[in-house]
Amino acid sequence: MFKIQTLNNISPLGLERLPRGSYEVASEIGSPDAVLVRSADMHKLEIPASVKAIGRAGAGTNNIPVAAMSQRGVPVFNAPGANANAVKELVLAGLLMAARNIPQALDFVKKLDGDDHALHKQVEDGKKKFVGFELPGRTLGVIGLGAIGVKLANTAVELGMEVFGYDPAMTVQNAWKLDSRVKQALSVDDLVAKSQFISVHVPLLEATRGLINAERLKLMKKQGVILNFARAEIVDDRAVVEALAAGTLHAYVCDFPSNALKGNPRVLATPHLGASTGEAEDNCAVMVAEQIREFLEVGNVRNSVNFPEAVMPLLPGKTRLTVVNANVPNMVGQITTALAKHNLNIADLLNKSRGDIAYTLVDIDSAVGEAVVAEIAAIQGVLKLRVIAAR
Ligand SMILES: NC(=O)c1ccc[n+]([C@@H]2O[C@H](COP(=O)([O-])OP(=O)(O)OC[C@H]3O[C@@H](n4cnc5c(N)ncnc54)[C@H](O)[C@@H]3O)[C@@H](O)[C@H]2O)c1
Ligand SMILES: O=C(O)CC[C@@H](O)C(=O)O
Repeated sequence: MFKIQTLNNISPLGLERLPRGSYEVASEIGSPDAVLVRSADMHKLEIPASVKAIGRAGAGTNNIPVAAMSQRGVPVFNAPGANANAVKELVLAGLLMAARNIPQALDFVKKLDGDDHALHKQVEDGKKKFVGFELPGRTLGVIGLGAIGVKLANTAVELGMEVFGYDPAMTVQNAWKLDSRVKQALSVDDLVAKSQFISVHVPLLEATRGLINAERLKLMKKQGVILNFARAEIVDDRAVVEALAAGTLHAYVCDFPSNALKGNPRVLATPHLGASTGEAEDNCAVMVAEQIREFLEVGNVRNSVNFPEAVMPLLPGKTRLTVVNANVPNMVGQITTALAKHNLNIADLLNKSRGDIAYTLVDIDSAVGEAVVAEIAAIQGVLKLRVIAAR
C-alpha cells in the first residue's frame, strides 16, 4: 500500500487515478511515500524521510525545496502546460480590462443613483471618463515563451497585436508551436522598450526576481500596461506603484495582491486565480497523479523538474532496481559489477543524467537478495535505492 499526503485540495479526478486498493490518500498521514501539493509553502516543513517523490499539481515549483530534494534523491514532478489555457484566458481578460477601463467603469455603474432617467443621464455624461483603446496594432511583449507564453503570444497575434517574445532557453517543442508572426526581441530591455503591454511568464528564480524593476519601467513606452500572472516577486511592486503615480504606467494587472498595491485604482489584482478553473485543476491533478503513480510503481520519471526523463517498460517477471546517484564516473560500472558478483543477470538497463543527478533503472531476470541491495546502497554517491518486485 502506498501512502500519499495531500497538502492542498487536489481535484478528485486526479486522486481517482490512485486506486484505493493500493493507495491511501489523506491530508494527515504517517510516513507518506509521496506528497501532492499545489501552492502550499513546503520550505519550512519537515519533509519525512519516507517521501520518495513530490508532485506539484501545477507549473511553478518555487514553493518546494527542490535543491534539498535533489540532494535527498527525491524527484519533484509538475504538470507542464496543464493549466496554461486557464492562465492565458485570465491574462487576456486582464489585457482587455486594462485597455477598456472595465473595472473603473463597473465601479462607476455600481455607484449610480436616482430614477432611470437620472441614471441614463449619469451614464451618458460619465462614460467619457472610461474611453479605452483597441488591441490591433498595439504591441505586446511576452517574456518567457513556455506553455503559457506561447499560447498568449499566438492569441494576441490573432487579435491583431504586434507581438514580441523573449526567451533565451525556449524549447524546440515550444518553438514549433509559436506563430511565425511573433517577432524575436534580443533581450528583456529590447522587449520592454518595444512594448506597450508586457506580460511575464517565467518561473520565479534568482535570475527572474525583480525582472521588471524601476530601470526597466523607465524603458517602457508611455501609458504601458504590465501583466504579471507568473509570481509576485518577478515584478517590483514599489517601482510599479511609483510609475503608476507618475502616470508613466497606465495599469498593473496581476494575480498577486499585496499591501503596496491595495487600493490603487490603477492596479487590477486577482487572488491567484490563474489556474483556478475546473478544467485546469482536473488536468493538473490527473497529470501529476499519473506521474507519481508511474514513479512509485515502476520507477519511471516523466515531467520532473530536477530529475532526467527516464522511461523504460518493465516486463513481467523482471525485478527492477532504481538507483539515484551522483552524476560522477563509474557509478553504472560499480552497480553492474555488484550485480555480476552476485550472479544476477541484467535484462535491461537505462542510465540518464541531469545536472548533478543520475538515475539508473536496472531490470534483472530474477529476484534480488538483500546482500546485493545493501552493497549497491553503500556505493559512495548512491543517494537512494529502491527494489520493485517482479509481477
Ligand atoms: N497565476 C497562476 O495561477 C499561474 C498558473 C500557472 C503558472 N504560473 C506561473 O507561470 C510560470 C510559467 O508557467 P509555464 O507553464 O509557461 O512554464 P514553462 O516552464 O512552460 O515556461 C517558462 C518559460 O520561461 C522561460 N524562462 C526562464 N527564465 C527566463 C528568463 N530569465 N527570461 C526569459 N524567459 C525565461 C523558460 O525557458 C520557459 O520557456 C510558472 O513557473 C508559474 O510560476 C502561474
Ligand atoms: O494551484 C494553483 O491554484 C496555482 C498554480 C499556479 O500558481 C502554478 O504555478 O501552476
